[in-house]
Amino acid sequence: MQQILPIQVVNCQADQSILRCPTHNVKDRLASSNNLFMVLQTFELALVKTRQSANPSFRRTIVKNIMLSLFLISIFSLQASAENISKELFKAMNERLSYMEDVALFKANHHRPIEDIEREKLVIKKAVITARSLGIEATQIENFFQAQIAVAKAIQYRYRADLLSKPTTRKPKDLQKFVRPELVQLGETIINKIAARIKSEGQFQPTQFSEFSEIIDVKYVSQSDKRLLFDALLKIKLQTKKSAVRSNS
Ligand SMILES: C=C(O[C@@H]1C=C(C(=O)O)C=C[C@H]1O)C(=O)O
Repeated sequence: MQQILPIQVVNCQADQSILRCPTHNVKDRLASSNNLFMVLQTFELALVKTRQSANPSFRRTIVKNIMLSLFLISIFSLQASAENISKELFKAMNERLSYMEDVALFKANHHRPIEDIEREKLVIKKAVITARSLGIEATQIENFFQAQIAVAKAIQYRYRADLLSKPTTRKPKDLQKFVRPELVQLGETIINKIAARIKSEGQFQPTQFSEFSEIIDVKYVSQSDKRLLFDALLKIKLQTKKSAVRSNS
């Protein structure tokens, strides 16, 4: 007897007696065509043909399989979107770090020190406010932003050291007018992605380190910088009712 797996309904051709299906994997198909609409259209076609079918048990099997397949597709889509959120977050973190050579060069040209404690306090304060508004625990976000700032400074110190033997005439982007506003925007994006990921999938997982490590490709970021950032990310969690009450009072 022909066994009809739910996953095989995609791209099936139904006629009076049999269901002919290529053995596609729904996830592969979704990834390759990236077109859920097409898949749904195929289901609709199968349903129309099924309605025309005279065989009631065949009809029932098809409808059951279509329902099951739609359920599986929604699970895969959710999983895929959660994976995308993490990827977008890692890219935003990388983008933040990619500004640091410009920051260092701008500061060197203007005889300013790398570390700016007042600015750091402001960055952390903004992060904590956004995190709380999204229901994320403030202490871990603060710790995570401290890590981002530490790595940002490490890049600047390393680049500035290299400038001693390799001076440049390159003009850096303006720190006040351009880079800092961009860093504020990226900070918002980063917290929003963190909140979206934790709310849909739970806390970050140690298994995500390899993907994270591949995406963070800014020069002067060391392996221990990556570990510092990722370990801080792993600790971020949603606010508990108790801590939400405490932070509001
Ligand atoms: C990026 C800067 O350099 C350092 C890093 C900061 C950060 O990562 O947000 C903030 C202040 C500085 O200590 C800056 O001065 O804006």
